[in-house]
Amino acid sequence: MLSADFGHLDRDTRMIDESAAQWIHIDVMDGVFVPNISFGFPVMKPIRRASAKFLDVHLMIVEPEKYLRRFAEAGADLVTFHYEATQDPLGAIRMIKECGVKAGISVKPATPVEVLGELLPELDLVLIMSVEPGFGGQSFMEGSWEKVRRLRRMIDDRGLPVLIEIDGGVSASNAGDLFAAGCDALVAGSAVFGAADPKAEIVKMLEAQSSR
Ligand SMILES: O=C(CO)[C@H](O)[C@H](O)COP(=O)(O)O
Ligand SMILES: [Fe+2]
Repeated sequence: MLSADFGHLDRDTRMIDESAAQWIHIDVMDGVFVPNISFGFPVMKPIRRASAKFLDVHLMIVEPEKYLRRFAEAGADLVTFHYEATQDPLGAIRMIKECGVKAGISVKPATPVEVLGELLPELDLVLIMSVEPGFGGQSFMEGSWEKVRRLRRMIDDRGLPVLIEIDGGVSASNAGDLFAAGCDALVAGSAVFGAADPKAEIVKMLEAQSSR
């Protein structure tokens, strides 16, 4: 939703609600963890009202523990915080689960996926950032391919039910290869909202999944 028109948030949320997209991705930025500020709870509530879809909340904030519960109460189905933003990732994961929602952790481009080894059994999802977090519309970072493949191996070798999500610079042109590399969920902002026909763009990306 970072690429939506916030003056027409209800309209844009309904458009995604009617589309083939399964999740709605909500980027929360605090101006401290990342050099940009997006929105918080008051903006999440109308999105929750306008759609029954799975709300995937990506927190790019410091001290996520302070706010996890409020995002769950605002209607999140999955709350993802950044590994780099907390001293106690395991505590944050458990806090999210106590709220009755799914727990995800995200890693910035420079953070190796291997740091997540011991946390994997506790997680529902790992979000690999394929751009520096903070802004939509950036180019996909090529180093992300190897991270996805390594994480896929780590998860499959242990038979864990953890999903891999990728975020940043995703479009119909790389969707097929991302599914093939092991991604379960793709986040696309500018590729969808910048398309002449956003719903058709979403279908194009999902159809690429058959190549996995
Ligand atoms: O977390 C994000 C930025 O920090 C966004 O989810 C991401 O950048 C999606 O936007 P785009 O598809 O335009 O790259
Ligand atoms: Fe995001």
